[in-house]
Amino acid sequence: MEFPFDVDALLPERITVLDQHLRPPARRPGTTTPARVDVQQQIMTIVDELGKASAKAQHLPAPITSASRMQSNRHVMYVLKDTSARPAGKGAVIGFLKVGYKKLFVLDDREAHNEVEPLCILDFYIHESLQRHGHGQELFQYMLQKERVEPHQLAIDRPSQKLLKFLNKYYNLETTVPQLILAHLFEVNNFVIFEGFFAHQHRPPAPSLRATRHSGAAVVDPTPAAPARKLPPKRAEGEIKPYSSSDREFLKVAVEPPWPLNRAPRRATPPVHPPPRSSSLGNSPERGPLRPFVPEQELLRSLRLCPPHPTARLLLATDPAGSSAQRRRTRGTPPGLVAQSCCYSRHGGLNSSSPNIGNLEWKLGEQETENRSTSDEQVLSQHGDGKEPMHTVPPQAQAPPAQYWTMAGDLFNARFIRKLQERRSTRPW
Ligand SMILES: CC(=O)SCCNC(=O)CCNC(=O)[C@H](O)C(C)(C)COP(=O)(O)OP(=O)(O)OC[C@H]1O[C@@H](n2cnc3c(N)ncnc32)[C@H](O)[C@@H]1OP(=O)(O)O
Repeated sequence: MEFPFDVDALLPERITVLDQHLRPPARRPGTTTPARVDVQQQIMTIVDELGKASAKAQHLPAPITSASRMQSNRHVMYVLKDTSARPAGKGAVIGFLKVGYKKLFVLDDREAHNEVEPLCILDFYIHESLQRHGHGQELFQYMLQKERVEPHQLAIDRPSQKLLKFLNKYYNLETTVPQLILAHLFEVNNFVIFEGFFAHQHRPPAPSLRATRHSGAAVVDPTPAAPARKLPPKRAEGEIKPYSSSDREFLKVAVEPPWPLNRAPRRATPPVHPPPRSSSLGNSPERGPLRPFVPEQELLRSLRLCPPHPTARLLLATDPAGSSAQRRRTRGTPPGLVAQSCCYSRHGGLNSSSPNIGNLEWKLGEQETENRSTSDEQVLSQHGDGKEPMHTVPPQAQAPPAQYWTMAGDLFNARFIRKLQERRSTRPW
């Protein structure tokens, strides 16, 4: 891959390590130094072009590697240049490997949930004309040494078939740890882990691993590698985020029905050669067109619009106090999943649906305070000019009429997911 500037001079070593600062590497003595701003720009150009080429090779709709994404994430990029003689040229780049630590929520072989933060293979690309020449392995091996990590300790973000073959060939990685479909609202990831991943989970963390990797400097750290570690205690509640989301999440566009309605049949035993799987959620890591998955906000929207589950109708019919009891329970609960009663009326009338089973606004990571005012219970009118969307409704409002089709599905999901949350020892963010 060639560039209009001198790659050979810009990247003095065969493999250059770039971090989020995209700093120009130290230059060889005697080389002319272009202005620093130019150098940075050139590095950004290389990163952008490599990202585009990788996306094209993987048939991704948009690059997952770019200078701006590098700058906004703590990822590390290993860039391999062509050192073969090019008397008239300006050097070339062969490919790159991007890695980074990610918090993941994965199942072990006993189906126990594990919060871990392994080093992940995020993007990997060797120029088409040079694939199967051993360059990928050279780059990968270099990264393993630099990061002091064993191949089986890595998590791989939606590996391609080529990469799976590569990992199998060089590192004997074949058997993935089966990750059952646990997908629900806020747990999505696309990472594949292999047998042996959990072998070192309980070793003490090696803090220097993170400290040294960003500089790209060859700092010797005597601590044995333990890249995948149990997470520290929960951090402060904050922004709502998909938990184990992959870098590729932003590529997903379409909406999938909410869990458990989207559940795939569970396999009793893993296949001998299991297909690439998602590590905790139902997203397949297979290549080709990315399987559409639902971003959080879109799912919330779809929940508001989905018809009620039949079971929910039954529940509501047989348990008239259920909805208010549910609301009381929700209000009295500790931080976690929070339902806000908001009724979305298709007919514009306040009585078109019960606020008690109203449109549930999920909030993860927020404490619901006891003193929340009843003005939380609101109706969004879709009728008329739509300019007075919010009305306060008393909590003891009417029983659900027949046309409450946007609501009961939510309640059902709310109860189901809430139960799930209660049983879990961890929270998905
Ligand atoms: C998390 C992710 O990044 S997933 C995306 C991975 N990237 C891609 O799929 C982009 C396109 N592919 C590539 O860029 C490269 O093929 C890479 C990065 C996967 C491997 O780099 P290479 O330089 O080709 O690897 P290297 O030459 O060291 O090893 C070759 C081995 O890789 C695997 N491999 C590479 N290309 C192919 C291919 N077209 N078909 C099947 N296996 C392949 C094989 O195991 C191959 O061994 P073999 O030739 O004996 O069958």
